[in-house]
Amino acid sequence: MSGIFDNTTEHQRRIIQHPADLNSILEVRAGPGSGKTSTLAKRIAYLVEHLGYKPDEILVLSMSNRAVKTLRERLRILQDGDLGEKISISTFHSFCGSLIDQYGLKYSSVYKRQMLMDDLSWRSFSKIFSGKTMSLNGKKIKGMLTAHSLESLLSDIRSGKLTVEQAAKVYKVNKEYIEELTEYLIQNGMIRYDDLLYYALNLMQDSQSSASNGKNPLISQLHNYKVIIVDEFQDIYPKLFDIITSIANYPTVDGNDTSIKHISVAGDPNQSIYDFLGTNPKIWDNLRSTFPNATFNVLKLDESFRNTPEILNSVYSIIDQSPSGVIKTDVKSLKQNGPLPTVYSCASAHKEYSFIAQEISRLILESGGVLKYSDFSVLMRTNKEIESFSNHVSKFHDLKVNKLSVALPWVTSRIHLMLDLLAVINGGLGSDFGLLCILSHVDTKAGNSVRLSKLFNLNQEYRDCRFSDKSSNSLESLISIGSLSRSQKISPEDSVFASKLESIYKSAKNHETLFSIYKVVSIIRKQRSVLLSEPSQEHPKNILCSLLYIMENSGLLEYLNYTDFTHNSGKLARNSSDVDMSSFLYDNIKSFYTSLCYSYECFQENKQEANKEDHFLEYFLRNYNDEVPLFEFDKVNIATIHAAKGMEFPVVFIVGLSEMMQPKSSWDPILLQDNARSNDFRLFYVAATRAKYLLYLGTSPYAMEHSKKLGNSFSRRKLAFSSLLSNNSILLENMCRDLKRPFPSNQAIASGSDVSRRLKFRNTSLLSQERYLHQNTPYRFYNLVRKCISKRLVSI
Ligand SMILES: Nc1ncnc2c1ncn2[C@@H]1O[C@H](COP(=O)(O)OP(=O)(O)OP(=O)(O)O)[C@@H](O)[C@H]1O
Repeated sequence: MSGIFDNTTEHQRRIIQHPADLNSILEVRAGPGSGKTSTLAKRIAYLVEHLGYKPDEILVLSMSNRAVKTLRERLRILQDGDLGEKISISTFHSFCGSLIDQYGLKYSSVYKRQMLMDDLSWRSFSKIFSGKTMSLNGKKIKGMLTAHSLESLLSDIRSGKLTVEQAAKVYKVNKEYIEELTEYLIQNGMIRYDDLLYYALNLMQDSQSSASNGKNPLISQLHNYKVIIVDEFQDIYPKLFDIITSIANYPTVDGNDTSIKHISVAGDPNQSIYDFLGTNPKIWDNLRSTFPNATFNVLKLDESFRNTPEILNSVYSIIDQSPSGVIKTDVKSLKQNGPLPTVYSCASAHKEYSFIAQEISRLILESGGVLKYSDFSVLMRTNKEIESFSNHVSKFHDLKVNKLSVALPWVTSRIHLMLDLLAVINGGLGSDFGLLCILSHVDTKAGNSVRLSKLFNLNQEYRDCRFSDKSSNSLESLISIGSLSRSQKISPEDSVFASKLESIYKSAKNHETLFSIYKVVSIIRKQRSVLLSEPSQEHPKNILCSLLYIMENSGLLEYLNYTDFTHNSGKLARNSSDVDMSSFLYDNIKSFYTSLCYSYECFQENKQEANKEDHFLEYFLRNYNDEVPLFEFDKVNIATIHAAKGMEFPVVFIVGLSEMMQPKSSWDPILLQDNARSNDFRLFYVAATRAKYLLYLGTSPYAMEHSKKLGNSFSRRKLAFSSLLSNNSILLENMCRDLKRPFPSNQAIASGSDVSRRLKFRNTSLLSQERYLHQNTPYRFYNLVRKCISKRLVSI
């Protein structure tokens, strides 16, 4: 346990000790790596230990799961207790979700339990429901909608920005279809992330009206809060700002009608990079206009513990003449000097990728093994570039990569199918839609979308006729009576539906498909009866075995054998030599399993605190997205700049070229001051300030030659070999001390450098034997899993 004031600076201490009275707002404007998050954690501990606040009087909100996790960990170290658990620390979305779950039904049935759809489910939803063949209660879509436009259409209607008629005109689809679609989503309790914010805002208002009418008390949790702490304030977009405002204005115990809760916000205005969500560095001004009667205090954190002076100089040399929207702050580095950042240029994106891969191997070898793969981070602007980098370096350089995405990689891969299967096994909200998605992968023959639409409509008819509750999951039951009708006598009403179902698949080849559909449902039912028979069965290993068993016996494995990579032609790559599919699949199954295990541990912990959800499957389906991606020591981290926010790495490469843009680089506009947008500067700022010791910036040959900004703050390098580390033992010493690793022996450095010199111009694979093993891993893993399955089968 460490004390609150251990290792703190004067600036940090002023923030930690600042009072948190009602009607006051503290703005912490922090530079990169200035210890903003650890200072906030210490401020929270100080409020409880020294200013007498109770844990349930403090609410901490942040944008990302990662920031939440970091804050909790920092509090745990500080407190050596459970303050991190007692204080409500969450992302905005999960805070809103739990508010609705806990209090919603007290105020209205509008707040009934709902199922959150992640991005991939939403894409499947829009693919199915924006198809020309789909009809909802006889209404067909007469237009085109993408997943994105469908989401903004529904959000515009819900927020009252557009009426249904206006939305129909703006988005060029028919009004009747929109009405049916909205109704369908409500009936099935399916919502998107921003719906949570919308419902939470309404709930806060409803509860206050209800309290003032004397019907219900205020929501005690909100009433108790006296302090709101917001991390990463620069990322707050308007809807999130409304949440802060609404909580701050919520009546407070001991407050009067006009009081607002204390708000502490901390952020770095230059790290505001979510323009597409509506973030803007001017968000700080909104605070003043929204709370004109509050007392404001601004404190700065302008000393960096992360970046060397050279890295900070190079960043400021580039953003110095930037357009408005980037604030020129003077952040001082508290670190020892290091080498100048390196700027390099390559003739093509692939050459740049190879250069980076070789440079990483070289630095590891030259450091005598001090640097590990996970110390490196390669940052790019788009997910497409990430895929292309990842394919290139794994194929030509045997480099393993760890994709640090905002969501876990398996969630956006075809392994997402596992979630659909789990939703169906769990049988609650969203399981009808989950089954619809699964069936769209079982029936892949020509005409499948028409059949899916007919099946969907038959199900609506069946549900209206046989179930009093319109939100029941009826698709599985419809399919089961079809299957039963083959071998048993069923009721006359059911047999009408069974024969309608058969008629959708009446041709000989589609009959086979219907048989596969029956089979999938029957296997799912069997596995459900095992998994849900008693809580101890809901164990990650059993769950994985069940899922693999279902997939292996239902033809769904075929679906997984496609990759989601697209070629430049836009077509899906299948069994392509460009893509090591087996390892891709293996990695995703493995990371899905890791998520299951991690979630299982959290579930067990929460259960002891009287968690309402007593089924692990339900818990997992609600929380899988809260997990934070992990580092793996043998893998190089690759990420979009957005996904790398809040992180730090000893060595950072900022990729310049992309296949789409070459020979220009992404950074040409800011280096040449040519049509650069302020967001480009901020992206560069975030990327470059992730580096602790070594920073590499890729650019085009033209910008490298003509940019006046690179001046003396970068060392320009051609693709020639030069010893950066082995000749710089002070840098190596600093790194070892900071990373808490032993200094390498002279022999390790000498032999590493020797191998590196010998490999210097070799372009191709170094480790053919490892490559062989690597390629075979999925099969070995799969065999293992098969063994588990057969064991389970015996016990069944
Ligand atoms: N007083 C201190 N003494 C030494 N190291 C510190 C101190 N405060 C913070 N640090 C270290 O500085 C680094 C940056 O801290 P942190 O990640 O909290 O910064 P940040 O301001 O949130 O960064 P950013 O906003 O750029 O992501 C961390 O490695 C942290 O441990």
